[in-house]
Amino acid sequence: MNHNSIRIIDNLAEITSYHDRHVLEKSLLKTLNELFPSQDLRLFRVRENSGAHELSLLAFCVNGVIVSSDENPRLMTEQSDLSETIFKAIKNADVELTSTENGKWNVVYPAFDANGVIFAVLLISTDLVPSNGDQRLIYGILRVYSNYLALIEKTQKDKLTGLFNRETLDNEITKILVRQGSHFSEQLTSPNDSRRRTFAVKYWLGVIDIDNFKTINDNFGHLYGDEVIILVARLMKSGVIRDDDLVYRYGGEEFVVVLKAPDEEDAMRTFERIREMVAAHDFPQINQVTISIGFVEVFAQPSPSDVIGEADEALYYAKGNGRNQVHSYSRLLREGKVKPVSQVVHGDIELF
Ligand SMILES: Nc1nc2c(ncn2[C@@H]2O[C@H](COP(=O)(O)OP(=O)(O)OP(=O)(O)O)[C@@H](O)[C@H]2O)c(=O)[nH]1
Repeated sequence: MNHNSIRIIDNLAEITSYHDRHVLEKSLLKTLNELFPSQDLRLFRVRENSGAHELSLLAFCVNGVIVSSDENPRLMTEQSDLSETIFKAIKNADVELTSTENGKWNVVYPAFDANGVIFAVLLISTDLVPSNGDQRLIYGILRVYSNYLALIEKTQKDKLTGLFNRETLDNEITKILVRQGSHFSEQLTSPNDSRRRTFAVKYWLGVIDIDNFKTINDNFGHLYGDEVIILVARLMKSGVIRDDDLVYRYGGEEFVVVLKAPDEEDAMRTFERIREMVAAHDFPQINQVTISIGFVEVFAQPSPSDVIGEADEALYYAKGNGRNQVHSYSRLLREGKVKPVSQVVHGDIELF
């Protein structure tokens, strides 16, 4: 076995040693950068939306420095000046090469999922046209990435709805708390640096519960209840939230949405949109199904369960005040309608 093969095996082992999608993507670019140094690499997610393909930048590697959308969510909204080449590769479902004015080459490799659908593309800017051997190697590495990603996703998804499951949610909240905590301390050490403040993205977590679901089950049967859960999940995923916002099935008829929004009003509008969309949907047989939502900013809470607890408090308020409504935990606190969660135990027993 030559030196290069050992390096490739080492790198493949490295790629498959992580169970986190973002780390996996960074590790993919690290591997490719080690095998093909001094090339710029960009990994895009490809989504089909009403027949059109949408691109979002997942990670890039320039001069050996790797940045992922996990650390810098703004990447996702960056437009690529190379869209035309990328769309050509998607259309032909094959590698696409274009030369640039400064004598470089842009090479686009599509990555396919188990159904043969292109879910990502890798763009390499290079001085030399890759040899057939290099192209096969890159394709092979992309296949390892695709297969492994599918495996990770399978363990992270709920079987009934295909949404992320509860176990995945805890990890996501922890990551956001750590990230937001470090932004916060940066702001404290440099309070006048307006660039930092505008850069900070705010995350909002909403707990969403189908109203009177027991009655739906009782009147129409459990199977039909499952159908309602699937339809509500589908509605939430169908364009009402942004591509990179996340939806989880948290419990039986309970969901969690984690979304980015600049402020409370904006988050409120998005959650209202979700509520309205479900209320306006014509469900077969029962016609109308409503949901109640409580939400909170994921920011400085001590743990994921504290975040959920606060959003749950706002949800509890919505349920007690007529259902089919959205409430912000912070707003309820400001208005004196709820007490801080750490002081409340439902059933009217107070800890403090
Ligand atoms: N069909 C189906 N039912 C479920 C599932 N998980 C939980 N349930 C049922 O969902 C119902 C939830 O009822 P409750 O928590 O009492 O609340 P609700 O009737 O929705 O009333 P409110 O939440 O107060 O509006 C229970 O009857 C559960 O058995 C599931 O996966 N499928």
